[in-house]
Amino acid sequence: RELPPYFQPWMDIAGRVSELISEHSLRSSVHELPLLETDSLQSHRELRLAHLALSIITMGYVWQEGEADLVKVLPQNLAIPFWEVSQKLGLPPILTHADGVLANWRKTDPDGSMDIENLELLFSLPGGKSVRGFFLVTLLVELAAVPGLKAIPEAIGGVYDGDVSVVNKALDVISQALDSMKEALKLMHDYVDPSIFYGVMRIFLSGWKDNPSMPDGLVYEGVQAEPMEFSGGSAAQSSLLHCLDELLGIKHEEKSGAFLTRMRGYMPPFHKRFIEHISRSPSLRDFVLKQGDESLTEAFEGCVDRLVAFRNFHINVVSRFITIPAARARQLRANGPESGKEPDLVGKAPTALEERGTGGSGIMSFLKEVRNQTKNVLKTPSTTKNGNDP
Ligand code: HEM
Repeated sequence: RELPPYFQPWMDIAGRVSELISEHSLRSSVHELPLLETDSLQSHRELRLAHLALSIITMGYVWQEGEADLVKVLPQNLAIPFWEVSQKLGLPPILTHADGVLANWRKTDPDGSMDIENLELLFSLPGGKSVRGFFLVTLLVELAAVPGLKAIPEAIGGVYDGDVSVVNKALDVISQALDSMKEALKLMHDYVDPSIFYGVMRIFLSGWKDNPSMPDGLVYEGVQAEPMEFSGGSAAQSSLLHCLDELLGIKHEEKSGAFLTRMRGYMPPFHKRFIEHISRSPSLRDFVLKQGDESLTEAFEGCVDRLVAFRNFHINVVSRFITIPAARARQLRANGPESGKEPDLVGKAPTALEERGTGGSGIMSFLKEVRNQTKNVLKTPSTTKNGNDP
């Protein structure tokens, strides 16, 4: 929650980003920041909090005026410490999922539960309650996944030992976790307003790679003279589904696979190493095929089905929060605002990302391809049930 007092200037600005943006004074506040040394930041928690605070300030600084009046340079009093802290953590100098979601929460009652009503953000961005809902609901999806993540080493251990019942049990735990993750994701509809997400918040999560409104990237002054490009924050940077894909042997098509692999560079390095470790473990899918055990095959298929169901539900969410508002925005631009009505937030949304995710992907074709590849892994075990090697 807190950094040593020396870093208070960052914390003060990060805590007031939304207010400063609405007054159009965040950029001038950043220009007045002292250039702070980062040597005294030592512990992992301090570094993560510093990265979060600096990333929130950076997103606000870049997007303060929306797509109009964009900056090309991040000033050195922000860029240099942000770069240094990022280097120490092995994270990119931009807001990542590990910042906005994983590091950005506290319990209001420290003895209370991890219930959404007992959680608050440390730092927010423009969009009020919907920002809170967006980050915290995503956190709840992560939380729901925890038993499933813990079962992954169990499953791998079972494969090593040739123990069908251990693998079976671990797969059931993972299936239950996927059900709970989907239930948690449903809360997005209760806590986030699609017009605010699309019209206000989304730009602040956007990056400067594959983004038509910042085609050259961003210069981190005092770090490097050449502009650098980084993708914006996205739950594609969460390690959860990467872990499950590797465990279940789901391989993605070349282009979507390349995007997902690139997103691993936006994870804390130990998350990335955990995924790589799973990918190097003996194949669970081959084990299931070899055993030809009906209940094991069922448990495996159950897991894949739930992963498909999660991805299907996520496609619904994306449609509600991006595709539908984007269509409305296009319509509003074509017809002009409806007479007698307030100007619509959606109509004022930035246009550059209409067809793209904040991570920079072409959204629906990407998500459907990823979902279809998940389905495909199911076909192989059910058609070769006699235990041949795939
Ligand atoms: C309003 C809520 C959400 C929206 C609008 C949304 C949107 C998107 C978009 C546009 C992508 C494409 C990649 C990119 O360019 O960033 C994506 C990918 C992804 N999102 Fe979300 N997302 C939301 C919530 C979540 C949550 C809560 C999770 C779970 C932690 C999640 C997990 C993923 C994953 C894993 C991918 C990579 C594709 C895959 O593996 O299926 N998203 N999301």
